[in-house]
Amino acid sequence: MSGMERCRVMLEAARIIREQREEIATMETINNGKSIFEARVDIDISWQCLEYYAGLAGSLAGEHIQLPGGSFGYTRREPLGVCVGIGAWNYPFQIACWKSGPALACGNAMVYKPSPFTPISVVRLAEIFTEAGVPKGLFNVVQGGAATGQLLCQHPDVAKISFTGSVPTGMKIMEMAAKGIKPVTLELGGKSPLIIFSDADLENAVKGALMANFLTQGEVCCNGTRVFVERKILDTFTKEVVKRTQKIKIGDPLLEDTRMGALINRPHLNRVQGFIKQAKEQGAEVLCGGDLYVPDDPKLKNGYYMRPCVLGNCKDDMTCVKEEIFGPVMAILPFDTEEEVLERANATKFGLAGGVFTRDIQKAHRVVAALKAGMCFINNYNVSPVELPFGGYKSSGFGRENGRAAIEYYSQLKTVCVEMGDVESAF
Ligand SMILES: NC(=O)C1=CN([C@@H]2O[C@H](COP(=O)(O)OP(=O)(O)OC[C@H]3O[C@@H](n4cnc5c(N)ncnc54)[C@H](O)[C@@H]3O)[C@@H](O)[C@H]2O)C=CC1
Ligand SMILES: C[N+](C)(C)CCCC(=O)O
Repeated sequence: MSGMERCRVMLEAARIIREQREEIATMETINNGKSIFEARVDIDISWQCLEYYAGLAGSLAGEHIQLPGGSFGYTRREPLGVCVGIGAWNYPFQIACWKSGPALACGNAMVYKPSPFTPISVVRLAEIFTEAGVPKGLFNVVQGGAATGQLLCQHPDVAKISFTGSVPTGMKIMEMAAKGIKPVTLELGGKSPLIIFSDADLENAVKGALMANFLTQGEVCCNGTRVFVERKILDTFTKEVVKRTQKIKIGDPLLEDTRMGALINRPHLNRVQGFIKQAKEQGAEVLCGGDLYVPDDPKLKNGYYMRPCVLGNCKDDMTCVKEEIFGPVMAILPFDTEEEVLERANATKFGLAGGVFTRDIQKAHRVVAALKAGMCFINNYNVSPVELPFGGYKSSGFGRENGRAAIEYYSQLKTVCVEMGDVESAF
């Protein structure tokens, strides 16, 4: 198909998703356990992503380069072929759209493997693509776990792999891709810093810290889980954060007023709680939450709920400050100077995201320029406009999703050199 034809089909898919927003959001809530309130936002970001790449599909082009003597060259932006998408369980529908949007816009086919913990909603996405006019076999869903993922990565007909998941799996994917000289996009974990200066608007900074930590039960790769607070406002800020955290409504994710649902599964819940136990042993103070939450509704009593947790008295070398917990656990760390906080913020193997709250615009830009992270926020956190590229530095991966940048990762350039004169042979 031409770019314009692909654009039309993708716009139709985006329209269907918009039309079925409520049904898909409900499915996603059942799939993942996040609140319906949040699932609706995920679905909105998903159709916006398809709409955005539909727009780009029609305008993909190469360039024309004039050479001496009337000769010239041009470039063609061509698809890679069959791309494999492997997703995590925290944003099942959205991750599938972030990968299939640019993949299909560039003219590729995609075989997508969701996490076995959240197999459902991406099947709906495949049905919607078909209904919208995506040719049969162009977007495919394969269910399975690690073994299935490996087979997909090793398949000789696969041209590219885009992976969202943990760092250890990311390493394995890169090794497999290396054997086949396949390009990879890796969206891996993080332990991102959020820096709150004393001149920040306190109300916004508190809201920002909650947004940075408690969406999707804290199971978000770009979460700002190391909250550095300028010592002057440490007490006021901490008190307010704890007060608001305690008010978060936990429970049945399908209820309108729920703001935190259930974690993905029992082993993960145990793991998150293990981090909290260890944090206490290492000297951190649990300022609120961290314990299991048992809803009143008897049918939910075995659910994987926990109260969101704020940890005080944290030190940079504690496990809860160094390792990704992937649960609703915020660590608060005081700081005194800009120089000091930047050094501490960057002292991590990860580099996915970072944020700063301040009213001083020069300081804000200076700080984000010094942060070694792919996605930085000034005076907000965890918003995701699809127009902006998203991806990591360091062990958080490479390649970008969203924005124009993703086109680079789902296409290849062919250069054509055209001779307009005679061949000047060396022989
Ligand atoms: N940077 C980002 O955009 C995001 C990163 N993540 C990261 O993902 C992790 C949580 O997600 P999980 O699903 O537990 O990660 P995971 O790495 O265990 O699994 C991710 C996906 O890879 C598949 N997989 C597992 N082993 C494989 C192998 N050897 N070969 C091929 N595929 C394999 C899984 O079935 C799943 O579909 C966290 O560390 C989090 O930070 C999660 C969401 C977004
Ligand atoms: C949508 N947002 C920014 C909250 C998270 C997106 C990254 C992820 O898949 O974890």
